[in-house]
Amino acid sequence: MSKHDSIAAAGAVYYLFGATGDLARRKLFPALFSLYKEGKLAEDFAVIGLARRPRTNEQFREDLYESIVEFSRNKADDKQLWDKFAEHFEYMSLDINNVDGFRELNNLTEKLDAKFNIPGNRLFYLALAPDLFGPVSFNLRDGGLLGSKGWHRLVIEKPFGYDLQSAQKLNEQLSQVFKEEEIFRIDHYLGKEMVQNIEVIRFANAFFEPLWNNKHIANVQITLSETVGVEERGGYYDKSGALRDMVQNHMLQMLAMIAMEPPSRLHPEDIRDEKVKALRSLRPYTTSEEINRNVIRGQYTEGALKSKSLTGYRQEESVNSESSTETYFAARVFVDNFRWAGVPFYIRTGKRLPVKTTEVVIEFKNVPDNVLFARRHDLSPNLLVIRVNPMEGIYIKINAKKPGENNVVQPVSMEFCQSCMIGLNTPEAYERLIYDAARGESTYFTRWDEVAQAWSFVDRIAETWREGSESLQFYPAGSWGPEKTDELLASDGFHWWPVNGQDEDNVIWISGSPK
Ligand SMILES: NC(=O)C1=CN([C@@H]2O[C@H](COP(=O)(O)OP(=O)(O)OC[C@H]3O[C@@H](n4cnc5c(N)ncnc54)[C@H](OP(=O)(O)O)[C@@H]3O)[C@@H](O)[C@H]2O)C=CC1
Ligand SMILES: O=C1O[C@H](COP(=O)(O)O)[C@@H](O)[C@H](O)[C@H]1O
Repeated sequence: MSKHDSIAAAGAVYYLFGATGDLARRKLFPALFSLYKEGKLAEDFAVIGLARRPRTNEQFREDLYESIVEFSRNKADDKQLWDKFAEHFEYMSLDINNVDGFRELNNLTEKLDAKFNIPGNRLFYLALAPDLFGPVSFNLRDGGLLGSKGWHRLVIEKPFGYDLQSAQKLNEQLSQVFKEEEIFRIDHYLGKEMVQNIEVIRFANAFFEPLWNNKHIANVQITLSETVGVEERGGYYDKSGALRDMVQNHMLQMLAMIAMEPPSRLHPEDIRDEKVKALRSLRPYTTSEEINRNVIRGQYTEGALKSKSLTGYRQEESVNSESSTETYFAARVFVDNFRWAGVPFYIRTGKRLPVKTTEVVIEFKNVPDNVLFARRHDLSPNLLVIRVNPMEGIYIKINAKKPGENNVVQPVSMEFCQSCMIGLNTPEAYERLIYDAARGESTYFTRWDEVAQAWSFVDRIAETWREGSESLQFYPAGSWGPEKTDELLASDGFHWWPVNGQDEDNVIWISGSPK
């Protein structure tokens, strides 16, 4: 058996709806190319790009090439390989609302099945606005595209609805055509290497597994910070805001992976069962008083980052000049179950913050204070930091004796910097997720009950905001968000740990520092 035979996904036709869009260009084309170059797509596949605007196959392949030159981690420097790859791509102009176009698409499919010896499998990737998900599904069915002898799967992008009600409606539409196990809801954070690593760090280490509870963990901090503003996405973002754009999906998914119970088997359904149980245990905030005490919403005003001046959110193009949409969200949330009772999870996300980073900090409780060292020294708590993005790795802070001094304790740290490893060109999230969908591996896709549970948590907050009893806090672009966010932790005796190892000056490194 060749290397290709052992790792390649089953042959299929990939229908890329939204093929002229931003996501296809920046993420999906490069992902398909890397999968091909690394042998994860064999020769029995075809990609049909679909959108309304006219394109010839040649123009489409040029777009493909440009996208790979600009965005791919793998270079298209082997002409022979490139030509072979590009040959699998065809373009068809199609309006989603026109069912006749889908019949024509069926004819093209049959032609490609025969050309590339494809066994009838179909993967429909909807890189489209969510209001088109229902119409596409119905027209796929009515146009005869689901009657083939192989499997068919639907991959859909976020946002999955605007609130629980719209998500339910969307789900009802999809489920008239596809079974739940055929629907792959993308949350691209679940495709990130270090998010997938959370399970391994938790369940494969005798160091951590016994300590992973309220007896030993003081608090958990999750930061998803971005330096970018809303850019040209104002039309979408101004209706969505940070709560719907980042918290309902990425943030709560990461929280669920940190908080969930160990699954009995490493089977997708068992893992997703545990995640949904964790989401169900989130303490619902039901009164505006609870929300105001535990939740902060902010919006950036003009400011500066690295000496570059930045406009405020309300001055961004395609944003309402009186918008009260939040570009920042922070909260103290509780997972009300036996494992986590009393442990605050502090979560924050925002645009126009000082650094781009995704990090999870687990702060452990100190040793009992009747122990000699805890009494005599101001001990720094032990930390486990899972660095997701852009640095990938694990950082651990512990206490040790200061060399040459008696009874003096010094924090020391150990770092595993995965992204510093030379030659390690790890797959991007979209590569993993497309590959998984093509193999029918659904662990890192969100199941309907998880999505619904996350919406019901988020909806309560959004409803209170709508009633207007909260105050929107403003923060200058380039700062760490509204000042009140620090008070959230200070009132519990904690503080945010600096991200990206920025507090490391007072720490002795046991192994290589990232600096
Ligand atoms: N861009 C990103 O980084 C991310 C995007 N997403 C999600 O992915 C989806 C796509 O986003 P993005 O690529 O940015 O959006 P774009 O607006 O860039 O692209 C939309 C695509 O849909 C096509 N389209 C629109 N209407 C129709 C129609 N009636 N019939 C056929 N095709 C149509 C457009 O082509 P044409 O005009 O030629 O018809 C275009 O190819 C959205 O749900 C978004 O929220 C999620 C995460 C990140
Ligand atoms: O889904 C989204 O994610 C991006 C951030 O993704 P990352 O992989 O770069 O961390 C965010 O900018 C965007 O607003 C949101 O829709």
